[in-house]
Amino acid sequence: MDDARPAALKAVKTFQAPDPDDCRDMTDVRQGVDEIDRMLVALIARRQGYMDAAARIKTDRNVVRDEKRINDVLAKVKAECARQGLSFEAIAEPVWREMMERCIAYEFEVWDELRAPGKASQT
Ligand SMILES: O=C(O)C(=O)C[C@]1(C(=O)O)C=C[C@@H](O)C=C1
Repeated sequence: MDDARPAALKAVKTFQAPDPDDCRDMTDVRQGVDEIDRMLVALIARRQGYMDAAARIKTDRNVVRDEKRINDVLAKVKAECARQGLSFEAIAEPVWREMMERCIAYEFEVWDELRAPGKASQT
């Protein structure tokens, strides 16, 4: 059957590995961790796609880094952590801060590449 869903959605749809509470040995644990990592790669690849879109859409290089939006993202992640039982301070905040820094660096690279001299369509 043709499955037209985006890779990220397909990746997170079903868990094959045992639930954490049902793990009996490290093989079970690592099966679960490897599965989660594949899902995270699919999700972060999709997030990266939005950085490509942002680099295309933002006409002013000075707004690639947006401190107000960074704080907004962190506040929303903090609220989601409370709902889903993930530690914001110990795990999510440092991970998201680093991810956003990497995303910003990536967005700058794409922004510059899109507008490099000799590129066909300038915005
Ligand atoms: O929301 C934006 O403006 C983005 O480009 C995305 C993003 C992010 O990684 O979430 C990246 C750069 C900005 O500084 C803020 C947020």
